Amino acid sequence: MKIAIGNDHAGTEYKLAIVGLLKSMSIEFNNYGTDGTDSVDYPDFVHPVASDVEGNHVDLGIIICGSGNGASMTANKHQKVRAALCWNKEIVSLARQHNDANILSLPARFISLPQALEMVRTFLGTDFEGGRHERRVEKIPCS
Ligand SMILES: O=C(CO)[C@H](O)[C@H](O)[C@H](O)COP(=O)(O)O
Repeated sequence: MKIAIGNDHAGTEYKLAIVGLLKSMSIEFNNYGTDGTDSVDYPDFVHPVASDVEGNHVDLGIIICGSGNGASMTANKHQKVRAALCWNKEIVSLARQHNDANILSLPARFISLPQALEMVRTFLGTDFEGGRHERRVEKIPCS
């Protein structure tokens, strides 16, 4: 499995912890996020993640900003991206099982670090259920 990860200044602390988690799980990743805390613009760090996912260069993406909204709005402009803004592990499970979410958007200023790490573990460890959900997911893109 390979992951792309991106974040703005609001997500740096969580991104660094998630990178540590990925390393401990021997999961390869592309880090497109800022590693600093100087103010930056989230689209600059999210579009590369979405492009990686869209181009099948990675299996899944993780994006982090303060509220998770700017990051998910940016990622979802990419046709093949289904970025899910999640705030607990149950929502993450459903995003994978029902929506085949291929990017997890984390709101760093509204969840704890242990919660964020648990949500990442859930995201990476949960499969799409298919069946009736496949038909619905296929109807998401607009031409
Ligand atoms: O874009 C966002 C909101 O959807 C992100 O949460 C940003 O991280 C946030 O806007 C950054 O805010 P700041 O006041 O510039 O630190």
